[in-house]
Amino acid sequence: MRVRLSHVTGHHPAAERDGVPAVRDLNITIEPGEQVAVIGPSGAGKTTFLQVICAAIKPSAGEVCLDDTDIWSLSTKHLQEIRGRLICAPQVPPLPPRQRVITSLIAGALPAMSLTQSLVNLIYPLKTSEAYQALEAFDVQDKLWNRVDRLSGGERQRVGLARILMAPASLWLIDEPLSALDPTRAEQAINSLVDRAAARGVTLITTLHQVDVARSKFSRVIGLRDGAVAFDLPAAQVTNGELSKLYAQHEHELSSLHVQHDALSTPA
Ligand SMILES: Nc1ncnc2c1ncn2[C@@H]1O[C@H](COP(=O)(O)OP(=O)(O)OP(=O)(O)O)[C@@H](O)[C@H]1O
Repeated sequence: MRVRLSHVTGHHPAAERDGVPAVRDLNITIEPGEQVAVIGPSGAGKTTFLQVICAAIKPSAGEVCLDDTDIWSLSTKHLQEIRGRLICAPQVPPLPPRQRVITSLIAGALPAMSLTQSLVNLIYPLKTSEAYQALEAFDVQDKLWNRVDRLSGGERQRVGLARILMAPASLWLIDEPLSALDPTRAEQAINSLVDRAAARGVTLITTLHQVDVARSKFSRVIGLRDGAVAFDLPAAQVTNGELSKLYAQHEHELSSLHVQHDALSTPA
């Protein structure tokens, strides 16, 4: 799916509409199949950026186009249709606590099922092997039949990522997918996401705090600061100088990431 933002300004839903916008005057085009990491200090507007793209937040100004359609010009029905073609995965996946992992995963696939399949699925879970394979990509397949509220935070995050693989979407918007994972799990998780997105031709946009992961695993990196684009560059051109400027006065966030993720490859 192609994403185009033109002069987009937006506020957090809980913020005053006449207050400081969370994102401002964004002009960004992301082509189908591109893999983009969005980085920046805490409060830079990364989550809001994803929410504007997935139509969870209506911008106060500007235009959001998905596959060249201005989404806010659509009828409610057509807006729902386009929402069904993307997945927006929050940092903490909203998995109902008493539900089994298998059920949560299959819920991710419902948009691709007929009504009959959905009803049959209530009694006899379909797509069990697909769900197992999705969990396997994040090494959490042994939890297939577990209840969600009996998982650790990291396991829950990995189940949330596996759920993305079940969805029939052509745009993945993923908010901080590695926040609860140790470096080894983080590397496995990001490899699974980028490899599968590439294999399916899915557009992948991920917010990250791990700048070394952004530079080593993604082809393009967007730096946000104070709601605006500080840089939008091929990953190979994101220098330490660019990162220093982006994280000025927030250096503790940058340095702690290097320490936390020094097991991941860091380009020169
Ligand atoms: N619950 C809230 N109520 C009001 N305003 C908020 C709220 N959450 C965020 N904002 C505003 O939106 C801005 C952008 O927040 P956003 O969550 O998009 O940043 P972020 O870059 O994702 O931060 P983080 O890395 O800490 O998750 C914040 O600086 C703040 O001004």
